[in-house]
Amino acid sequence: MLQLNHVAKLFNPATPDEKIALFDIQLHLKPGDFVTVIGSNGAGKSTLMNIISGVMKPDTGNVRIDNEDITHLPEHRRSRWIGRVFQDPMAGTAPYMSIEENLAMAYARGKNRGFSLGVKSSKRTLFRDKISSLGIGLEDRLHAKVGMLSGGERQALSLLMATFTNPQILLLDEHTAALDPSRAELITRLTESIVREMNLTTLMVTHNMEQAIRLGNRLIMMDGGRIILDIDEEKKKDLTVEQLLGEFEQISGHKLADDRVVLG
Ligand SMILES: Nc1ncnc2c1ncn2[C@@H]1O[C@H](COP(=O)(O)OP(=O)(O)OP(=O)(O)O)[C@@H](O)[C@H]1O
Repeated sequence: MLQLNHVAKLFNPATPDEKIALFDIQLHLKPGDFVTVIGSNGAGKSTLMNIISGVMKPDTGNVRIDNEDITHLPEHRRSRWIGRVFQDPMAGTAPYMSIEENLAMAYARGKNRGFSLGVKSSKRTLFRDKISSLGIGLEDRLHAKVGMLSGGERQALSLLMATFTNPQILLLDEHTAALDPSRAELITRLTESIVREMNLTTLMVTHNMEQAIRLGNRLIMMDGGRIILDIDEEKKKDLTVEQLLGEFEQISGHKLADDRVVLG
């Protein structure tokens, strides 16, 4: 479904600041795969997400969706297939616009028609239904400015907006990391139900080891621009955080150097 073939990315080539961000990455996801991604600082996780979403192009290799080569397709043209939620609750939404206007913007994304801030009543009903499905009462605040919402509410809205136009792929970039534990748990639950209901092929970067084991059907571990371990559902279900960190150390030859790591 999603394929990365021999993808490599080097920053600042042939300078003292040269950094290998990705080294010959081979990653194939089946439809409906939910893959958690862990790794050390600077392992290449964000670069991987940026290359899939089209924020940057690889130096070599290609990215394919359903066998179509999208390597050179700009980010905005991929948005009909790919939704993304970032760590920063401010990143996915427009703070000075209302919830309803933000939803109208997400609705227009991926469509060729222009976007209008005016919301017709048929759309309003659709938006209200969608936002009710989050179960956190935002449907009664459709005219509230998004900047007034809490971080958790904004992430819930970002999640809804990222999946509004039925993308096939969902990229989650540490999307619960900036939230307090109870809000993070709420967003995790919403994520699981949206991914399941929409059968989204999902890649989720996380620093929470327990979450990386518990969620999804596959776990990949990155270090120094490489995927050093790829764990399937069968193996993942009995894995402990200790074993996971042990595996990392054994393969990479060093401890997981992640300054934001949460064990569980
Ligand atoms: N725009 C850039 N210019 C130069 N170097 C970069 C750039 N983006 C990333 N890098 C370097 O590429 C490597 C991979 O970075 P990346 O941000 O993908 O890692 P990461 O796994 O997301 O790290 P972290 O968990 O610390 O956020 C790092 O060495 C980083 O310093």
